[in-house]
Formats: sequence, structure tokens, C-alpha cells
Amino acid sequence: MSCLFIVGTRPEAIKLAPVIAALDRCGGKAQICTTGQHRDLLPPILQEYGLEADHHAGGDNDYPLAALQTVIRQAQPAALVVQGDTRSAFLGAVAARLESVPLAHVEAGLRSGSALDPFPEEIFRIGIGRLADLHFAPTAAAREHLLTAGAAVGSVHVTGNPVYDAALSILQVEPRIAVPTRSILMTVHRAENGGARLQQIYAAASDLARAGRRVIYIRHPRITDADISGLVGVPGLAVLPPQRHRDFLRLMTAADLVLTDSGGVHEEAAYLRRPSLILRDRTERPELLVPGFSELVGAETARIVTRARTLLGASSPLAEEPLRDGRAGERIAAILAENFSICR
Ligand SMILES: CC(=O)N[C@@H]1[C@@H](OP(=O)(O)OP(=O)(O)OC[C@H]2O[C@@H](n3ccc(=O)[nH]c3=O)[C@H](O)[C@@H]2O)O[C@H](CO)[C@@H](O)[C@@H]1O
Repeated sequence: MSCLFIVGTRPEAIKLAPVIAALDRCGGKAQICTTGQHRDLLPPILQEYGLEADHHAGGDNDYPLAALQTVIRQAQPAALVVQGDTRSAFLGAVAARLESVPLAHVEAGLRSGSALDPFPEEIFRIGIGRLADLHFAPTAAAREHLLTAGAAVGSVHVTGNPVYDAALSILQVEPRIAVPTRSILMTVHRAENGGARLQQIYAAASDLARAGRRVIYIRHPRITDADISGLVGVPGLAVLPPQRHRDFLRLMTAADLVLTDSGGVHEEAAYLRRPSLILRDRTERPELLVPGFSELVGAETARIVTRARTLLGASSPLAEEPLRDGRAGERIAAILAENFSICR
């Protein structure tokens, strides 16, 4: 018997790679199904983690529900595994239910407190939470959210988040990038940070660069040339294409501050003990916020610049977290194996 993993985006690949590797170590079979969601970002990350797709549900269709159902019928898995809050994960969850295949959710139970922010991710998370049979919650708080929403006690397992396993393993691999010091590393791509908000964030980055900080902005495919036209020629500000995970984490390790609206990057900044400003109005990861070290700042230029100056180079007050031990993938794989007789 096998588990079928839906992997539509870069972060799903990063966070599921440790689970797939752990299943592999116990002799279990994992099948991987990609979708067309991150057409450009996904292949290099799969390659970096030594993963190969067994199935593809997508083509030109952005909403590949029927294609996912066809893949499930071909693959005949004992269970389907989705991760996080992407469109691929949500459609995978719906397809599993329509095909009467048990559904497991990795990174279950995160909640921002508003069904529409982050949009559309919170809708997808809540929806998957209603559909899943097994929930792998990264924290005790996530478990509580699931129980409050009516999940059965025995269906929720607090496992930690495999994002930390991935960081631990990929940082063992030799980087291929020159890493500047005294820098600010920035990523922005959430749907809610478009238009005027994006330009406010860019204005803050430009101010910090002009004041003598080296700002490294890693561009996401969602960002257009027109979006970044105002950043061209700003002294001290470099716009780089998406990086391999090992290189991106090296840039983060050397940075004095991380500016981001990405949930995964927020988690990694906490893990690597780098101060961070979260360019959002809400987060589903409140446990990572610490005044003076990791703060929610929204998208207003003056506030970002002021808080950045305060947090630059701050040292970490975070305690060691028992579940950030690089073994979340193992814990999840063991529960999958036990429930679905996957491992020999
Ligand atoms: C609302 C929200 O926050 N939802 C999240 C969303 O993911 P995200 O917003 O965290 O996604 P991104 O920012 O695209 O990826 C981040 C990963 O990419 C790596 N990276 C980055 C730049 C680069 O040049 N090279 C890299 O390797 C980086 O280190 C990190 O690991 O969906 C996930 C899946 O369901 C969820 O888990 C997660 O809650």
C-alpha cells in the first residue's frame, strides 16, 4: 500500500520532503502527484530534495479537480496526504473525499482568526480541516483550534512542523551563493500585498537601502516587472530571482533582519534565530511573535522603517522548542504507517 502526496507548490515540496523521506526509510511507498500551481518554482525544489513526480494533475487547467480524481483512481493509495493551505491541497482534499480515500493533513489547525485573511489560504485551511481524517498539528495551539472546530480527539496528533526538518537537512548541503553580511532579506508575495500596499513595502525597503543597509529582495513569480520598476537603480538594493532552498537559508542565516509576508519564511527566521518583521495584518503563527524580535507590522512605509531600525541585529530571546528537533517527518510517517499499514 502507498500514500499519495499532493505537491503543488514550492513550500509543499519543502515541508513534505521530510515526511516522504521518513516513509521511504521505513520501507513505505510514497507516490507524488504534482499540479500546475507552481509551474516554475516547483521543479527545482523537487530536484533539490531528490523527489520525482509519479503523477501530474494539471495541464492548462488551474482547478484540476477531475484530474486529481483520475490520479487517485490510478494510484489507488491507502491514504492521500495534503499539506498546508494551498489551492492544490484543498482540491486534493476534496478529490480524496469524492473518491472515498482517507485524508491526512500536514500543518493542520493553523488559524488567523479571520476566514478571509490570509486570502484565500485561510478558507483552504478551514475547508481541509473539515474534510481530513487525520490531522498533523504543528503545535498544541493548532490542536486546540481543531478540537474547537469539532475534530475527534484521536484524529489530531501534535507532531511539530517538518519545515524545521527540511531546514536542518538542507543546511548540511554546501551552498553555491556568496552571502553578504549586514543585510536585510526580503520576500513579498501574498495576494493581499498587491497594489498600494506592495509599493508602500517597496518604499520602506528603498529607504532602508538608501540609509546604508544592503537589502536583498528575492522576487516571486507573482511579482511583475511593472511592480518592481520603482526599485530599479536604488543603491544597495538587489532584486534576485528565486533561490535554491539551501542558498535562500544561507542568505537568511547571514541577514540582520528578515522582512516577509510568507508563513514558511517566518517559521525559518524563528528557527534560525533571525529577527523578522511580518508584512501582514494577521498571522496564523502568533507563537512566533515576540516584541522586539519578531513583529507583525502590516504594510505601511513609516512603521516598517521605524521597526526595522529597532530590530536590526536584535538577538533572539526564543527558547529551544522541543518539537523543532528535525523529527516531525518521522513522527508523521510513523502515524501514517500505523494507520494505513504502509511500512513493511
Ligand atoms: C498564509 C501562508 O503563509 N501560507 C504558507 C504558504 O507558503 P509560504 O507563503 O510560506 O510560501 P513561499 O514563501 O512561496 O515559500 C516559502 C518556502 O520557500 C523557501 N524559499 C523561498 C524563497 C526562495 O528563493 N527559495 C526558497 O527555497 C523558503 O525558505 C520557505 O521554505 O503555503 C504553504 C504550503 O501549504 C503553507 O505551509 C504556509 O502556511
